[in-house]
Amino acid sequence: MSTRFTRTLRTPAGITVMIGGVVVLLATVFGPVLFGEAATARDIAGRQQGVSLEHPFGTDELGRDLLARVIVATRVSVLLTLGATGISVIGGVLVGIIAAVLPPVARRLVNALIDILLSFPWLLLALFFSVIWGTTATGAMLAVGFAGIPVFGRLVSTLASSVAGSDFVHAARILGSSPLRTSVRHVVPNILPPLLVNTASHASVTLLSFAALSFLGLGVQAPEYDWGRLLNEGARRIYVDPMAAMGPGIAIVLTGVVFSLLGALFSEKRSNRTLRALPRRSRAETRAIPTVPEAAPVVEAVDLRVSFRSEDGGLVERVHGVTLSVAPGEIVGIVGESGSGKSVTAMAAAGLLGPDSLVESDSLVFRGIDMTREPTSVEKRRLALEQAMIFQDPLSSLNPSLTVGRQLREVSEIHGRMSRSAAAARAIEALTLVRIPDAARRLRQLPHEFSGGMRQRAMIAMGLMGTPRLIIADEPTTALDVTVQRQVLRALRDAQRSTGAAILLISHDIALVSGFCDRVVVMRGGRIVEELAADRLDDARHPYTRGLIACVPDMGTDRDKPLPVIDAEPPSGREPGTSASTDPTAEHTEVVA
Ligand SMILES: Nc1ncnc2c1ncn2[C@@H]1O[C@H](COP(=O)(O)OP(=O)(O)OP(=O)(O)O)[C@@H](O)[C@H]1O
Repeated sequence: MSTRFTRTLRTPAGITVMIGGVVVLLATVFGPVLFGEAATARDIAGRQQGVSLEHPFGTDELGRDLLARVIVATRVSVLLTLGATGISVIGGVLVGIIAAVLPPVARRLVNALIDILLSFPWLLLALFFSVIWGTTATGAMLAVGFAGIPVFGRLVSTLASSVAGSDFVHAARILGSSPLRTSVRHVVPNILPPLLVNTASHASVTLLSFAALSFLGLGVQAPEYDWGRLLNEGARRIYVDPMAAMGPGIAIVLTGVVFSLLGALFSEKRSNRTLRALPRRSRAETRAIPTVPEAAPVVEAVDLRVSFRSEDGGLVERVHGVTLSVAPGEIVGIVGESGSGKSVTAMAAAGLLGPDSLVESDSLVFRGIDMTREPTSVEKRRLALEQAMIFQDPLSSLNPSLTVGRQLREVSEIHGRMSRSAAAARAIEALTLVRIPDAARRLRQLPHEFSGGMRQRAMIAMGLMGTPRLIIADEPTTALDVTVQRQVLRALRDAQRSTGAAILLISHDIALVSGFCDRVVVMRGGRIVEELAADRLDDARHPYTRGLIACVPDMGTDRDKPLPVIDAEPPSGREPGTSASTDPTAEHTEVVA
């Protein structure tokens, strides 16, 4: 048990939950055994007695002890509550996850249906369902459970949509993870904390709903009884013997409070949660991965065009006919201002763009794999092992609910078909290579226990877990300070040297790119405006490239003068097949003082 969790248990809320939880549990398990007889023994002479030492809650109209009946009713009340809450949560998670992974139109339809159901008061829905399933205890459980599904459906769909946009989910997809696996392993663990908190609070509301249904005569029927029925019977004598109604009322309120406080404790416990790995595939399933001659380009795109669907349903072309080739082991930098198409070009070249994009080209090949068609399963596995991606934000690149070691091992275990221990040994090697000290201990930590630079180096290490031939680093140092930037770039270079992988480094910083890369590709408005060797930047001919270079201050820069400013970006979006209104390759770009 973690110290944080132990500390939480020592708070007033934790102590209340522990004591309350134990009392409710004991009453649920042993109540009917220990107090069953007292709860059913009739004493006509002692009927409707008030509070006394012998009967602390009094007796009912047949002389049965009310305290014993409240204790015995715990089992039915708690089991019905847990059953209905379970139905609401399981149903809601299924509906929410399905809604989150559906295509946009179907997703909107499911969300609209959830919204319509949510607009009905919850108890009204429960009453409606209880009419369908009948006025029995099981009917009430189904009614209350189904009425809660829209509540959890909306919660899960909203939470899942936000997690689904995270870099680590994109990374999982890049690694070839199926939608089901991505949901179970990456989405569900990250929506668990709010889900658990809401489950516990919802359990207390469910408890009250059962009390309400039974109170109205629509829930548990005689001879069975729960707290709601006891409340109903006691309410008739509330002015004479208040304890007859207050007894079951106290039980409902205290149990509800325990459920609510439990939610807060669950959220503390969340960071220790890990999921079971999916079964490893047998060795027999392993197929030889075809190799390609090392001299061939790692990736080669000819006349690459990328369009995205716009709001009005049309297509807008963002990358207009880029031709790019990266040789094995080569470090190529793509520079350009924001929105110039650097990331889209790199992602398209590696076949990593999502279904909202249309990628066209005369030819697009990654190490012999034709990326213009759907890759086969063997090719998908090769892509997962041979491509590595390092995103800009190191915090959102790693799954916050899984240890760093587990995330590193995943690549080798699932795609490399390695045993767990071999993958763990490799993970230690990879972390050591990117200069993270005490790697074995670090692998057991969660991403939030790493600094920003270490997280980025862990991402590089993750790329090393396969057999990377191309590492795409998209602004890997933008969110880091200068000293940490150096460490990350050094780790990237170490990774490149040890694996011989090519690197596509995307950046808006031409100084950083020229110092790190062999070749620099300058992009503007979705086109390549110039390509040159990194050590020959002085030979740049295009005014935009010269403008970018002029913007970088050096030791000789006159600090009294403002830095040069480049003209506003030319419009880069146009309908596919039409000509751009401004051609960024034309040499008309001015550098103004
Ligand atoms: N999924 C998408 N849907 C619609 N448009 C997109 C999508 N992804 C990128 N774009 C558009 O494509 C253009 C190029 O984007 P890209 O991310 O490649 O720019 P960038 O040069 O990498 O800029 P930055 O440095 O800001 O990331 C931008 O206008 C962007 O709005």
